[in-house]
Amino acid sequence: MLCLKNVVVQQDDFRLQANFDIPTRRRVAVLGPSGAGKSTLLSVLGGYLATTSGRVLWQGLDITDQPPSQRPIATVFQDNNLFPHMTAVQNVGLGIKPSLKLSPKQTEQVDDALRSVELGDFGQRRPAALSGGQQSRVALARLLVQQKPLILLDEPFSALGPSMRSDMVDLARDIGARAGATLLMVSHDIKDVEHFADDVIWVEEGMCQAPLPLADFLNHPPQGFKDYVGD
Ligand SMILES: Nc1ncnc2c1ncn2[C@@H]1O[C@H](COP(=O)(O)OP(=O)(O)OP(=O)(O)O)[C@@H](O)[C@H]1O
Repeated sequence: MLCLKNVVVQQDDFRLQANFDIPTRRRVAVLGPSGAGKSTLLSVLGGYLATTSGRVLWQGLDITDQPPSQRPIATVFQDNNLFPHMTAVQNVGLGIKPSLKLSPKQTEQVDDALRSVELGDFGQRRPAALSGGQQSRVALARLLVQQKPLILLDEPFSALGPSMRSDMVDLARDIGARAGATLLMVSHDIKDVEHFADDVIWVEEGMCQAPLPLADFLNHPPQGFKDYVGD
């Protein structure tokens, strides 16, 4: 269970508030208008942004003050956070060891992960020599080797076309399922959300609502969502 207990983040005149739990292994879409606070929420969970007050707990353990690398959390951002000067193999290997001094078993793990995202023959390429979809696959292969129980996806596929994006959302779902992970994904695309999510967290003007089952959310959407989708 991921618990946000009275979390407040103040950034200049923007204030984010969140107070809810997410059960283990759920797939949760984070939805809301531009500037609502979705990325801020994920940054706090990932440990990239400090809380002003409140606590974040994972499986009962208080992680509020843990740095990102010590959290049980892996994050993929919009730009896939790939290092341009490193090959696909190296970018994935970083998920195991930042020093890249991998044992033969760990090297095998990296190769397996690349093969499982259908990039077995692309390991020696740098990101610039990969398509947008292939770059996303490298980022997903890194998620696989990281083996973290909580995965944060902040619009990771927004640069891709609809069909490729849908494939990547499927792949992220598979990877999460294989790892038994809890997934949170920020998306602006309601089709992707319908495809992906068990639950929806609606964020508006810094207020994060507790997660609602997708069907409940769509049957009784908040007014802000109706305005957002132009209903
Ligand atoms: N470093 C910062 N200092 C002050 N305010 C910030 C900072 N970063 C973001 N904000 C403000 O916080 C608010 C929430 O931003 P955030 O990026 O979380 O929104 P979002 O819902 O992810 O938006 P989008 O869908 O456009 O990506 C915005 O009003 C933004 O201007």
